[in-house]
Amino acid sequence: MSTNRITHKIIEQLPTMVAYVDRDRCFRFVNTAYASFFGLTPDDMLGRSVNDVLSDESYRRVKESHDRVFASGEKFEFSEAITLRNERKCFLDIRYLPELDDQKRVIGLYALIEDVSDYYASVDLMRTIHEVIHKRGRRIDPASIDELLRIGVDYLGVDIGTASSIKDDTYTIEWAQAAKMDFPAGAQLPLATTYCSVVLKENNLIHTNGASEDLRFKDHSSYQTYGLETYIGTPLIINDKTWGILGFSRKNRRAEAFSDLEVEMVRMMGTAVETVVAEQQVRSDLIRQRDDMAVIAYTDSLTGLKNRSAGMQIVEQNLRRQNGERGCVVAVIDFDHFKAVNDTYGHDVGDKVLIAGTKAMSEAVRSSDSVVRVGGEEFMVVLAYADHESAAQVLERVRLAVEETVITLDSGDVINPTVSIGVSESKEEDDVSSLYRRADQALYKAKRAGRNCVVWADESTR
Ligand SMILES: Nc1nc2c(ncn2[C@@H]2O[C@H](COP(=O)(O)OP(=O)(O)OP(=O)(O)O)[C@@H](O)[C@H]2O)c(=O)[nH]1
Repeated sequence: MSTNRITHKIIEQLPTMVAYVDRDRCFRFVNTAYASFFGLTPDDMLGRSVNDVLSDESYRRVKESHDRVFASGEKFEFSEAITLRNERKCFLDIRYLPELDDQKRVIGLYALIEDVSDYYASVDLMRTIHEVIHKRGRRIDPASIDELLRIGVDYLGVDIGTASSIKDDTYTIEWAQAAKMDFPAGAQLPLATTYCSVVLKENNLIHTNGASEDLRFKDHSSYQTYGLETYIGTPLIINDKTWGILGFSRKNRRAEAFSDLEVEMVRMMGTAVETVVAEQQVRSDLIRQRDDMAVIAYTDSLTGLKNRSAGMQIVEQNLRRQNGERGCVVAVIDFDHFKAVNDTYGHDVGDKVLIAGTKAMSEAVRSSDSVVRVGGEEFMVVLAYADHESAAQVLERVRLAVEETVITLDSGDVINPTVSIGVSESKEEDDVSSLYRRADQALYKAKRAGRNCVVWADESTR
């Protein structure tokens, strides 16, 4: 056997793709690995142009590299994202070795090619996982889960990627990337009708590339309904509890079972989703706590009304908004002879009267008005942008509502509370204390006038 034939025989058996291309960019030799990559036989390829197997754009870039080797006579290595004629995309490590004639002219080149698409897809996926997990400090963006699912769908060669939560028997798709089928985020399904129930049963990552022959899946209602042949899913655990499932699926069978690398990648994607969801939970807990504390800070615990600080802020806001003829009206309200209620029936009964009386007040005002507990048995109603007439009507309703409140004690005794109300209407030059002071003076007049009445601070505004 000649050395040449031995060399060709070895090259023929190599897993590396090898081709020899002449100056016209036509194939003069290809090994089986090369031809199969394009879904052809070596004989099919001989004499054909490189342009026949690559997209025009990829051929243009590859040809530039060819030209470089033909012009320099030097070997050249590079990595390139290539699109084939059939639109398949891949990432190739390419090495060109020039073939020289006796005059040292380049008459052709050997191309040694490795398909490193899987390697680069893994690197890409790991980079995204890393970015999602380590975005701590900066705000973790829930949209990064969409990005993760999109890359996962591409990487695994599936149709659908979902991150779903499980609450009781309901399965909610929180994030979804679906190339072909419609499983939108927000959709809810009974848990038992999804493959997730199988993951939960196993309490571990599970996968199949042929559900119709897999005992765990073939009789499952999800298979009967959706007929998904390919599935890989892993539980998402947050604070030691199963929060949901990260799953990828595809209608058709996948030619090959999921590899160990793919399985580990899905586990890592699961960790990334867990990180984002846990971060979101911490954030929303903090927001809720902050809101709860704000409510506590501005609420009176006995009556549930806004407290003095909240009330004064409301008056201040209303004064700032004052415009034209419309003003802010403040009514200071005090229960009549309240000391006597306490002294006769005790403090607890006094509290009951305050609660019932203020409930009546709250029901008598409009939704734009605020009832505030200023302190003790003194209250305030702030009427925003009220004209005199409508404010007077509201305050009369408040007075009457308290008067009509009946508190019947266990002893059979009945208490009918009343209130006195002093009112002031804001003027251009008013601040919170001047406005409040006038209302308080009017309240004093109301008490002197016999109680259970409404007195306006400035008679001329009537
Ligand atoms: N039960 C109860 N009593 C309170 C509360 N805050 C203040 N008081 C009582 O309210 C009463 C207020 O009485 P005074 O200000 O003397 O006036 P009054 O008896 O209401 O008489 P006039 O205001 O003149 O009609 C006092 O006995 C306070 O102890 C409270 O939260 N609960």
